[in-house]
Amino acid sequence: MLRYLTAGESHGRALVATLEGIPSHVSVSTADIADALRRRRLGVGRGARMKFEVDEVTLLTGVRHGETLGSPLAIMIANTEWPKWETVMAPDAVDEDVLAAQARNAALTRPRPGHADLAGMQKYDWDEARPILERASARETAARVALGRVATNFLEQAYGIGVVSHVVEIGPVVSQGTAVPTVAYRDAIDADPVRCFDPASSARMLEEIDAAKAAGDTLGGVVEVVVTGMPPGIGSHSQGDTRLDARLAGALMGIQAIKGVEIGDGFALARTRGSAAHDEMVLHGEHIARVSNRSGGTEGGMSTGELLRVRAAMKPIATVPRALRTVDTTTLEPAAAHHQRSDVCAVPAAGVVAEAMVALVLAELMLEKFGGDSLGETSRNHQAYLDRLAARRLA
Ligand SMILES: Cc1cc2nc3c(=O)[nH]c(=O)nc-3n(C[C@H](O)[C@H](O)[C@H](O)COP(=O)(O)O)c2cc1C
Ligand SMILES: C=C(O[C@@H]1CC(C(=O)O)=C[C@@H](OP(=O)(O)O)[C@H]1O)C(=O)O
Repeated sequence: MLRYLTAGESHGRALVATLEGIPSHVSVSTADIADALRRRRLGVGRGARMKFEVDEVTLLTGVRHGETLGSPLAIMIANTEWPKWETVMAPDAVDEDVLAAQARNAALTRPRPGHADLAGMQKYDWDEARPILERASARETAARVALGRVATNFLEQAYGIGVVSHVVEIGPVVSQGTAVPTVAYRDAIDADPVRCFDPASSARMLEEIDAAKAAGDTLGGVVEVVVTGMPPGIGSHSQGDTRLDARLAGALMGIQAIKGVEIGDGFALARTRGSAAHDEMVLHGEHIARVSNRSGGTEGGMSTGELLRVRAAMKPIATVPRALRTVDTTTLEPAAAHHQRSDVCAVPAAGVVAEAMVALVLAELMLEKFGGDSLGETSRNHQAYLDRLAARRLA
């Protein structure tokens, strides 16, 4: 069983992530994790923090001489700004007069519409938003991306599965590109300023980000994750919570600010007739094949063996510089929502986070099907399954 957990506050000393259930002999290095975190910092539209944040990685446990041991991994990502926040975020009690002298510790009593501030203050009984926003912040996604890189290495090395994401919409700009990229284009996508696969659309997305920034506003968008090398039959039709599509949707909706998930042609399928919606099967040489992939690689809660395609829609950043109306929770007077530095658009980064979440779901489901405590064992089990399908001319 694969399980993981993250901990840490946005301006605390560090983020920590643990991951249990990854087999032994998977190659993973500190440089791999640092590379994944570098990718998450990419993209025009991020705020001041991404300019200096270095995401200093320490592989604390579970890896020896570049290989997983089969024991739990723990990864720490130090927050570059910790020295500035050491008092405000100190775990132990600090004298009131020392805290009062810290401008950073000013009570945040003007909750931002669209962020976790008010609901968190209500739920956890705080009279200001700091204790909530520190954990609600998408800084936490750095920890998930670190874990996602371990899962990605595992999927590639055990089964030849590749995961990549690209940006398909930013605000009202929809990519006009029709090509679906595979993992072979990962570096090319990362080299684009908004991680879009279509250069003409990318240029329009950049204009949109500039315009939103100039207007003191923020943007959301849509990312697509594409997976190559999936065998058929991953996930299950037998219970709702064992379905591949359900697991993917849950994991993607678990990313801060994601408000919609679409598998394959998703919502568009609802607007077509059945004859134009489903992927017909034909005999291709010796084997059964599909003439299209509108389903995005899942049927009946299981992978079909076709390219897996899943999209996630991100709402605009909640900290709007042209601050939105709110109510001061101390005075109950109308107020402008609090605003400090913030991203204008983080859709390119959300794509990298979405890749990580998809990789973690697939690692979990592949291990459910193929088991194995070492890379070799799970790999052999997978190959035996593929051989059986080929012998039956079913794949
Ligand atoms: C990569 C990434 C970066 C984000 N950066 C910011 C930010 O700078 N400012 C902000 O207000 N929200 C930012 N968000 C969104 C908030 O984390 C999100 O709006 C908040 O958690 C509330 O969203 P929810 O209602 O989906 O939980 C970011 C989200 C992601 C995925
Ligand atoms: C720190 C990250 O993203 C942060 C996500 C975030 C939010 O409210 O979600 C708010 C901002 O944090 P800060 O207030 O420190 O500038 C972003 O920079 C990160 O992605 O590493």
